[in-house]
Amino acid sequence: MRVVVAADNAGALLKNELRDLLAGDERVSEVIDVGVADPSDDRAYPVLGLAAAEKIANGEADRGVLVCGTGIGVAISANKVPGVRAAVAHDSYSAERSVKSNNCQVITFGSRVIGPELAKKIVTEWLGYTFDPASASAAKVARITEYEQVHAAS
Ligand SMILES: O=C(CO)[C@H](O)COP(=O)(O)O
Repeated sequence: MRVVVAADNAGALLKNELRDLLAGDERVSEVIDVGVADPSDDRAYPVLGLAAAEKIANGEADRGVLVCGTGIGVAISANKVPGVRAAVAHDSYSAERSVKSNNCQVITFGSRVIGPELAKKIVTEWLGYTFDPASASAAKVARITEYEQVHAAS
């Protein structure tokens, strides 16, 4: 599994911790860090959230872990990229359902909301979840994709 990570300055330190965790996980074949490297880089969260989501949309990455102050800004940004589904998940159940119900490729965290140890536990669990395309959830997700395709900018 190839995982892209990104954060704004508020999330950079947590993102770096999660990047290092992912790099040491045998289920992860590659970690792509699109920045920011540290809190001195003040590029805004949409720049990073969109850049990471585009890596998924163009097939360079399978999953994404994004961080900002709340997790909300990077989630909104990533969800603007066609084909990408992102969710803020600060608890285990939401993280699990974001994959199993919603086929989200992206999980986001707020560094001002969650501590690093809980975020690392959730990411470790999240790597193990997969979406079942034969599940009852599949048609619901397909409805979102259909809307996206019908309304795609030409
Ligand atoms: O949390 C953020 C966006 O959701 C970001 O880290 C801070 O954004 P701001 O409150 O607009 O500065």
